[in-house]
Amino acid sequence: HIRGPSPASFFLGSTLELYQEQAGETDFRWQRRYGGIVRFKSILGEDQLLITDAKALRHILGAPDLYPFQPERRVMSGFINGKGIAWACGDAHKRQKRIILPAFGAPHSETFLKASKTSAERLCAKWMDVISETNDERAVVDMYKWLSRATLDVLGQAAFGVYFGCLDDPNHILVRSYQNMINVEIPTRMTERGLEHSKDKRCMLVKGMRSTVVSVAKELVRKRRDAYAEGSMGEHEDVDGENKDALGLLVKEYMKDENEEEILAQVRTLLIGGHETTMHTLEWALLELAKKPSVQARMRKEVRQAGATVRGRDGLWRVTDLEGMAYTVAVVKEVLRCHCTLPHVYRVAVRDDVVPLAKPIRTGVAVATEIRIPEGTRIVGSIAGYNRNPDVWGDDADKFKPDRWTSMSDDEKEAVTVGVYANLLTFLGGPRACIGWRLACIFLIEIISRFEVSLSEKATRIRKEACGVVAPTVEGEVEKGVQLPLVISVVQQ
Ligand code: HEM
Repeated sequence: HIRGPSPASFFLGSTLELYQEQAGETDFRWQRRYGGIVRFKSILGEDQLLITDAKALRHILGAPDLYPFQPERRVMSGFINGKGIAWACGDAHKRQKRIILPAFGAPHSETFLKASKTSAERLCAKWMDVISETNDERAVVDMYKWLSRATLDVLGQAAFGVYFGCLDDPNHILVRSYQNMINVEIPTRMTERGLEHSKDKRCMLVKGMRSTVVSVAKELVRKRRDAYAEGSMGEHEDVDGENKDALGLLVKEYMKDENEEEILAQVRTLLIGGHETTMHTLEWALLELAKKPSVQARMRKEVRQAGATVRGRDGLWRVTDLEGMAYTVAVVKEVLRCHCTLPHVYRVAVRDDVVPLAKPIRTGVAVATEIRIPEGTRIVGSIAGYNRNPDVWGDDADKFKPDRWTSMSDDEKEAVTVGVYANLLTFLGGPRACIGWRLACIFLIEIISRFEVSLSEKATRIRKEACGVVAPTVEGEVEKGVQLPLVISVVQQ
């Protein structure tokens, strides 16, 4: 008796409404109308649930063995990223995560900061060049093209200890192979064999990108393995003399078990997973700021004050300096809340279960405080919907309002924690939560605090395109793919 929309078609149910509107729009509408659990028809009349209720999501995401990936989504993930951590399930997933997680923990934050600063400074220099070529103090740049390259460079340094140099070289093989991958919606519900043998244009594109990333991954592994075997770790050694970046941890493991397929899949997952998500989050952050000059001004004032303190000390920025910029951190959290680049996660119940609810729902004439989920039920966990759930964030949940974070009471801060960061679901929660959130947050602060941005004419027509991740396109120019032209001027720090 769970309520939900009437299907628009028997064959496709409500799937067009859910997946073809701009990202999140349907989720917000259904949530407002039906509550935290919505039943909708999928293909050929199959019942699925869209969930935005905090307690239900915590229950489901906390039990990945009971609610694993939907099989066809897992096939697709293996096709794109290989059989690495984002594909593995059960004990294999736990083992892979144990290997790699230490490289993304708090002790690595200073490394992430160094990598983020290097990339942000180079980006700044490049944009100064672009500005100096105009007769103005500003220029219109396509954020997508630049942020994609800056993000690849950060990932290279933070996870693999190498400088890719994508910002210096627009024709770098990684840059070329990633270009507009986002427009590739692979046909779902295909088998592994089907995808591998398919001549479909989109599958061919993914295979092209894959072979480039595999060749880059092989080279990274080979070089680090040689350095490790020769005992010449050089700059890759950390203070304990142990090499602990992600590549180092993976190579050490690989030297024990020689599982080439797995190590290449891990490297690919970090490159592809970390790149798309971080780059598009940066784009949404800058677009939001371009619309809100007063937020930018307040943030800049705080950054300048922090900069003065740092200069008066020893001139070296530390992560604690970033964390001390309360308003800037609040802006980052608000961006992550309002603009999650992965709006959904897809799971399936492998056994009958009873799921508790934070807020009771109406089921026909009754009210339910928990729901029974039969074995085989497919679930769409709505990250976008949870992040704007008024029961969690209040009646102004739809508003971009950084001050909600600075005015939060201690009780509110400690309330139900669903997500791994700031009670947001953007990086998910539970055993399958994102490992790269610290790196992403540090890079976000570095980029958004450096540039003054404003809207270009096209930026007033941006669409939130739902295509695997949420990417910006321009209304009327969707066929041109991802783009975000904004006006920039560089802020003197
Ligand atoms: C703003 C940026 C990012 C966002 C929004 C994001 C979001 C997510 C989400 C929602 C998941 C769960 C997906 C699922 O289970 O279906 C995930 C998993 C993952 N993310 Fe991120 N991510 C970001 C940045 C990064 C970075 C920078 C890295 C690494 C360099 C990374 C590595 C991973 C990995 C390895 C997983 C798989 C974890 C597991 O299955 O246990 N992510 N991410």
